[in-house]
Amino acid sequence: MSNTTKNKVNINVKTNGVNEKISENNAETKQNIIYNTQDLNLWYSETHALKDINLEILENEVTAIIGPSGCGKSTYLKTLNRMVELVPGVSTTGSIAYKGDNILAKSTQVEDLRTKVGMVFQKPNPFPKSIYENVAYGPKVHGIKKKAVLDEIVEKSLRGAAIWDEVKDRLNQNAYGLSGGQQQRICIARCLAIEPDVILMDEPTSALDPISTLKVEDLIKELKKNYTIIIVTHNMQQAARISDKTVFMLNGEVIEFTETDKLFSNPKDKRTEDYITGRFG
Ligand SMILES: Nc1ncnc2c1ncn2[C@@H]1O[C@H](COP(=O)(O)OP(=O)(O)OP(=O)(O)O)[C@@H](O)[C@H]1O
Repeated sequence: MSNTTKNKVNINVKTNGVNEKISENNAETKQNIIYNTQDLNLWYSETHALKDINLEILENEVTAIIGPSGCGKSTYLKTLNRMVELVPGVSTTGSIAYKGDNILAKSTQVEDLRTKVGMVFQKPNPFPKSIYENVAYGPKVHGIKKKAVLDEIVEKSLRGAAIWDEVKDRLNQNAYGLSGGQQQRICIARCLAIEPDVILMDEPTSALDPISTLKVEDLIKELKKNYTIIIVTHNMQQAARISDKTVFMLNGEVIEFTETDKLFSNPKDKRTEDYITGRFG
C-alpha cells in the first residue's frame, strides 16, 4: 500500500442499485479496500434483516453505521467476523470479500478471521480475571508462553488503548474493580493484543459516562492510524466527530454511504435527511 502518493481515489459505491462515485481529491493516502460487500442478503429464519447490501470499506478509516433501531446495523457488523452465525437459523446470499477472500465461503477458517477482526461490545465485558490476564489471554491462547514476551504485549496493548498509566501499578488486580470506561479500554487492549487489522465496535460508548466516552472517542481517532475501525452508533454527534465515512441504514438496506461531512451537511436521500434532522428514529 502506498501511503505517500497524493492520489485521486475513486470509490464506486452502490446503494440500493444506485452507483455513486465518491472522489477524494485531497486524499493523502491511497487506501486499499479491506471489505467489499456485494449483494449481501441475510435472514434470521423468516426475517429478512439485510437486503442487497453493497459497500466498500477502506483500510485505516473509521466507518460509522447509523440508523434507527432494528435497521440491521449490528447484524451487518456481526457478518464481518461471522459472529452472526452463532444465531441458529441464519442464512445469507452474496459475498463479503475481506482482503479479497470471500469470508462467507464454507472454506473460511473462522478462527483465523477472528484473529484479524477484533470486536468490542456495547457493555464492557472483561473476563473475571486480573487486568494483566485479560490482555494476555488472547496471546496465550495463540501459544505465546514466555513471560517477557507477554509482559511486552500487555504493556504495548494497554498503552495502545490509552489506559497504561491508569493501571500500570495494579496489573494484578481484578478488571471488575475498574470503572466502566476503564473496563471498556481494557477490552480494547484485549482486542489489540491479538494484533488485529480491523476492530468492530458495537455501540462501544453507550454504557459510558461523557468523560469516558470522550476518552474512547479520542482513542478511536488514534487507533485508526494502525487499524480499520467500523463502529455502530446511535449517537449521530459521535459519528460526526470520529468517522471518515458514514453508512445510513433503514429497514435492512443501505440508503446512503458517503464521507461523513457530506452525509451530515448535504444528504442526498430524503430519508437520510429526515433521520439526521430527527424526524424519525
Ligand atoms: N437473534 C435474532 N433472531 C431473530 N431476529 C433478529 C435477531 N437479531 C436481530 N434480529 C432482527 O433483525 C433485524 C435487525 O436487527 P439488528 O439488531 O441488526 O438491528 P440494529 O439496527 O442493530 O438495532 P439496534 O439499534 O436496536 O441495536 C431486526 O428486525 C431484528 O428484530
